[in-house]
Amino acid sequence: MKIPTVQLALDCSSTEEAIRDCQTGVVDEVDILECGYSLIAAEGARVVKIFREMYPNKPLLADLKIVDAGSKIGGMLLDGRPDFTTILCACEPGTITSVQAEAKKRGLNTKLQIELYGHWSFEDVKLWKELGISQLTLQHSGDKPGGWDEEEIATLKKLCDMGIDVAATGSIGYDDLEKFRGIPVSCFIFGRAIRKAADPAKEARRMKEKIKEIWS
Ligand SMILES: O=C(CO)[C@H](O)[C@H](O)COP(=O)(O)O
Repeated sequence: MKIPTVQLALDCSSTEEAIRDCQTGVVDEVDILECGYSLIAAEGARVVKIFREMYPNKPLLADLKIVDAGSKIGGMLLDGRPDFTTILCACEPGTITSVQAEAKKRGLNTKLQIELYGHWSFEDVKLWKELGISQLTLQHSGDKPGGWDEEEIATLKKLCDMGIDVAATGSIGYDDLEKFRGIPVSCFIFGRAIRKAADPAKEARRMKEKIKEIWS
């Protein structure tokens, strides 16, 4: 089984806070750096450009969960040249194709990932695959109390069986990783568990070691 990658979500309220979080040495310890939803909401799409300039060689994701106005919103995010950007499962197929067209216009290979929240169906996954989506992200919303339950774990397994990469995120910490054993998750996205640790770089290394141990 492939070893899942580790993404760090900068769910910060300001650029300054996100920069401080990155100055702990944690960026070198993770595979993908994410400009989080709250960070982009607070600072606008320009924050993606700032992090691209700070980390030109780090895989970068812009997590605005685009739901409409694919050309306009997608275009603004893509001006920051992220490697990945997210789009909400509730969007029209036309929103997906509009963002893809904006990436093509800029000569970018930015990949779109669908974020699964609320209502969607396994039938939708087939359509998304046809539209060239290669990764889904299954979220345990921060607004939902508790951690991942058995139903969410079963959904994750079923999605992975559909032959598409699936990332898992939301309220996942070091001690939760065992719950995912045996599931070919493509990526774990951590926010608070790494950012709020006393030593974020050390915690990211500990997560990676545990993931390697479980998925090797
Ligand atoms: O996408 C997100 C919120 O929209 C978060 O980045 C993601 O859920 C991780 O959060 P945490 O690990 O802090 O629960």
